[in-house]
Amino acid sequence: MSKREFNLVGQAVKGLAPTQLARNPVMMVVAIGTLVCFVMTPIGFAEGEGGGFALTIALLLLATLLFATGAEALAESRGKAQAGALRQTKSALTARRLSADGQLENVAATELRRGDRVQVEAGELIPADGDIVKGAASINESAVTGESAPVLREAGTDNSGVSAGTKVLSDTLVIEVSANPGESLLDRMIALVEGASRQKTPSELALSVLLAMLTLVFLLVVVTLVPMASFVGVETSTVMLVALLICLIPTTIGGLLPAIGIAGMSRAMRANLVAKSGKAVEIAGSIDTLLLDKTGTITLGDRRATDFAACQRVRFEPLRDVAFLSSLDDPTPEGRSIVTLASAKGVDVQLGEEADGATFIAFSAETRLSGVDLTSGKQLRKGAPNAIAAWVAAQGGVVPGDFDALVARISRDGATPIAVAEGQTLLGVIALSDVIKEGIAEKFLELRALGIKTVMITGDNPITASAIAATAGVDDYIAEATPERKLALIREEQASGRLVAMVGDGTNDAPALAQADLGLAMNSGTQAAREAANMVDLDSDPGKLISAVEIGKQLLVTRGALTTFSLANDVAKYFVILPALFAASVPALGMLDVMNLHSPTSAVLAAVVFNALIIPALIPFALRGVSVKVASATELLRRNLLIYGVGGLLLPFPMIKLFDTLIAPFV
Ligand SMILES: Nc1ncnc2c1ncn2[C@@H]1O[C@H](COP(=O)(O)OP(=O)(O)OP(=O)(O)O)[C@@H](O)[C@H]1O
Ligand SMILES: [K+]
Ligand SMILES: [Mg+2]
Repeated sequence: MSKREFNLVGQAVKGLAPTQLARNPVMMVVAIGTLVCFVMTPIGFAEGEGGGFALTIALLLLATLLFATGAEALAESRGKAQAGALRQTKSALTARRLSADGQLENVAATELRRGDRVQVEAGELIPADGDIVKGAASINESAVTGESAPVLREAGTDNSGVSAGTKVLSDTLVIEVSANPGESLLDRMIALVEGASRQKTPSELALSVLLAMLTLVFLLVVVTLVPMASFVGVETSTVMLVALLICLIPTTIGGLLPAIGIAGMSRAMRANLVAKSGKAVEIAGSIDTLLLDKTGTITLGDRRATDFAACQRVRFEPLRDVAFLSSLDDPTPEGRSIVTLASAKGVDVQLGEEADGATFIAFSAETRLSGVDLTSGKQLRKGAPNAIAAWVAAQGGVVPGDFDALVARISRDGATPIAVAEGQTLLGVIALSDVIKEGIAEKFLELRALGIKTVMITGDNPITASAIAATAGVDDYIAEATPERKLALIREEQASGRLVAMVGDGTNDAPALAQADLGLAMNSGTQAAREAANMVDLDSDPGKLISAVEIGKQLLVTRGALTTFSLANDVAKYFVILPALFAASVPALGMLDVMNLHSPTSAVLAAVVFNALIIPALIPFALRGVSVKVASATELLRRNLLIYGVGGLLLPFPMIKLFDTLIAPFV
């Protein structure tokens, strides 16, 4: 036996502890049945009858228990191996921590606490998960994602998130640590697959209750069988009744249930999806509506100023200069690209001095504008066209007649228009161009095939939104949405009974990510987004939602299929064993005894053997999962009911006949 196999057996035996079994009522009943049979063994030998039978049943039931706990142990060990591979690099990391007075001290990464700031330079490994608070750098994330193409991460943007173990390729960064040791996303994910801290998901709980109730029903069935049997003159032994009970209760699904859940979690991990709960993985399988923001999710998110379009009767230069001045202190990529374009278009660098001592008005998703108030009293603003039009009107100005046409012209190509104003005067519009991600349209097609409606919500104007929506192929879009509007939309969808997924990366996405049933944050996103979400994609690929949906569906369908199979099996066993027990004394029942089994003893033994062996036989299936090709959930359900329901009903007959034939010579 290899060390790993030895550990597995150890884990399986540990699973027999009463505290562990108490989590699983079906297996608890099997354990009690096993004890009863062991107790009956010496009694049987003393009485000279049934001792060997009691011992055989006891051992078979013990095997049943070990197969069930073994399935869970196997799933756990695979999950841990998966998570461990992701976490490996972290242990030996060191860090340079910034103290309050700006000094740097060398510490082990394990000493870092949430809120600590560390400095990392080109060539070094990032010591902890966190958010870049200063600087921008290209980073190699292959330790986490397996993908070695460098990615850009930057303070103050929706791409400020960094992970422990990834390598800084250029520049110097200051990073704020986001988790205490042992509390990182991966640590939490590992805890989720480990027995001690694993919580049942709501639907696992519901299924467990159902299985417990079925167990109770069958207990009553078996107990009432005693007087009925004695009435027709059939002798029932305790061991026989225990064996019958165990065959009837849903041991197969009861034994495989935890393994199915854990396998779902490790499949998510294999896809570089870190779930914060088992529930998140499950919910992903039932999503009805997916909300996505536009910039950075559907588009590459690299919005760059490409054009200044002045209103009639406004010259080009004042538009360029105001755009420049209002963006000098704007740290957003949009703001900086406006400064770059203005410089390329010949802005006088001396002009910057006008902004000395100015008050900067930062962009917010709420106001959708930004700007500066100069010491000269001039107020310069830029922002979403309707926000700027409203601002100009509030200053007592008039919106020029050709403004709307100008905005529409820029928007039709899918560019984002940013209007520019100085006090009462609306000067013109800046075009911010962005590129739709390659292959995103196919992803939306796939989602539609899975029965999921996609809705793009953007802060951008309706024309730009519709242009992008049409090209990307989303089902619906909502433009000029504030964070509140996003939240309200999620609540509306939820109120009408739909399960909503939200993909996002920005701090302004955080409330929506928290409200959604499935909030999928990009690992590159801000800490606020990663914290609010219940799933994080290490690859920072919004299209990953499709994988999440598939993994979730696979989990639900696998569980459904094995439940159907298990219950159908139990029903079949009932019709195999009962006639065998009664056929001799009640000739009318003989007709039902189509199986013509050797003897009641061999019939019950054959059923118990089948009942035990079906668990390991189904372990690979439970761990790998049912394949879910693109199909709606109802379609999948129908197909599975047919295969696993009918299959589950039929299989026990030939198998029990086979075991009966093999056992017959020995009883
Ligand atoms: N730095 C900025 N200064 C002024 N206005 C801006 C700035 N950045 C964006 N805007 C304007 O505010 C609008 C909303 O921007 P925001 O990034 O919040 O959109 P969003 O809701 O995140 O949607 P999406 O990311 O899908 O475009 C933009 O469409 C643009 O008109
Ligand atoms: K059973
Ligand atoms: Mg955004």
